[in-house]
Amino acid sequence: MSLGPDAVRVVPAGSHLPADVTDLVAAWAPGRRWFPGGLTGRPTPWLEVTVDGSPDVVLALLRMADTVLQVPLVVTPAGRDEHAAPGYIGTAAGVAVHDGGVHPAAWAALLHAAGVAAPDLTGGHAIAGEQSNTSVVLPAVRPDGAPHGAMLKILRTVAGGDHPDVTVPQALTAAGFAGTPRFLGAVEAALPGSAPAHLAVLAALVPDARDGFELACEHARRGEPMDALAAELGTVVAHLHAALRVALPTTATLDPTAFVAGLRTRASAAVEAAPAALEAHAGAVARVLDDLEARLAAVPLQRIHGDLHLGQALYGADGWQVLDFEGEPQRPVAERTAPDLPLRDVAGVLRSFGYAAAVGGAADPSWEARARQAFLAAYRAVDGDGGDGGGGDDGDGDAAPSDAAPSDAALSDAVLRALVLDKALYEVVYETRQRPHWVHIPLRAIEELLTDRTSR
Ligand SMILES: Nc1ncnc2c1ncn2[C@@H]1O[C@H](COP(=O)(O)OP(=O)(O)O)[C@@H](O)[C@H]1O
Ligand SMILES: O=P(O)(O)O[C@H]1O[C@H](CO)[C@@H](O[C@H]2O[C@H](CO)[C@@H](O)[C@H](O)[C@H]2O)[C@H](O)[C@H]1O
Repeated sequence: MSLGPDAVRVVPAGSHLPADVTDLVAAWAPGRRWFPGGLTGRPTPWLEVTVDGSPDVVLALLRMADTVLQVPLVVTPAGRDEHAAPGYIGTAAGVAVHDGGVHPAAWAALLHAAGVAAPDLTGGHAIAGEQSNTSVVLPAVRPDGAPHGAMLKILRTVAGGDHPDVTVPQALTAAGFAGTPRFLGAVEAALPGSAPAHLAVLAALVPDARDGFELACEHARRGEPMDALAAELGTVVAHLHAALRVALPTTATLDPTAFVAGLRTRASAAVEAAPAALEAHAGAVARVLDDLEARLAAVPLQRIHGDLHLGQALYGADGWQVLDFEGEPQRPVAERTAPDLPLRDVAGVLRSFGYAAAVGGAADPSWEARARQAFLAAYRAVDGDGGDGGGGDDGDGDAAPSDAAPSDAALSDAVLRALVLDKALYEVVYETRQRPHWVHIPLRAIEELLTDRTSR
């Protein structure tokens, strides 16, 4: 559905934006929520993307180390009440510069490039909050298959080649999977020296949906069990994994040595990135991984979500919908899209119940374990062993129902425990960079997991 290269034009930095404007933007960008954690300093201008028919809009591509950031801008002559327009960044070189993420002119340009001509932007608004990208709710944009409106996601980190947040929903929609918002289109730009890059993706809006993490926190706060909803989510995640096996088939098989080596590399990188929090645990983490390597067998791999947690699931009138197939934003794209163990997604959701218990302040210490068990039991009920040795415990040491043979269950316990640990290590780094006041949440999980492990 994306328009051809005729509509989207890519030119070198400086072609449209004077240096004073890019300086202004480069100084402003690092303070934004979507600015990748761990990057310091100012980005440098690289390319400018324009869309035919939208002369005021420039999608600036800025470089920072190996990362390319997309910053949509709306640029108009200064002195026309610029403060009244949304997202005013500042004035330089005689032009007023606005943040295109919150500006209808930039939305219209991206929609046009995604194949939606003359969109009705009534009620459009960007979602505020903890997002890595910028998502815009467009209730009056209703292409076929989107009876309640559309969601435009402006991808902030851009790279040549397929973006999983485009290709995965596109393949799932084509395969008829109903557990993710319907894919409607995408925006692509030809970058020099690489394959075309995706800049934005358009999907059907899920109406009146609750964010899964908020819903879980609310349950935890009120002391209401999350078990039934957790079980429904377990079923949807199992169906998602089944749909991914069909929509994006792969013949890849797990190489135990390489897999554990990958976990070791990630663990070392995490310790290096957050030494104050993690150095004390490095030895125990290494022992968990040694133990895993000794037991791991070659099993089939498949495409997975890659960064699944409760905030990636919406609960609406039609039940759970899974979103955001970008993978962990801090991993290279090639790694994020590589076939993997579906238990990695399971581990992500299990960790998320821990976050919800902590953030919601669950008074009942069993709230989290019950939700985890309900999720896992429902997942297994659909998926059997999910191609990864299935049953066993829920990754925190307390037993959960198993439908696998004992040897498979023991292997699955070890895999799930290692993946929960891997996720929690990632989270410590993520929180250290983005939300230091929450670093205690994954850290506590690591401590519990390692204590449980070493006390056996
Ligand atoms: N199709 C959709 N319908 C309704 N809300 C959505 C839809 N897609 C995303 N959202 C909302 O936008 C938020 C951010 O979307 P997400 O894809 O997770 O972006 P990010 O990668 O920036 O975290 C989600 O948590 C959800 O609340
Ligand atoms: O949603 P994103 O793709 O931006 O994912 C990143 O941010 C998430 C936070 O918004 C982060 O998730 C962590 O915090 C959640 C609560 O806010 C919790 O439910 C998750 O379990 C926890 O991992 C995610 O790790 C990060 O990649």
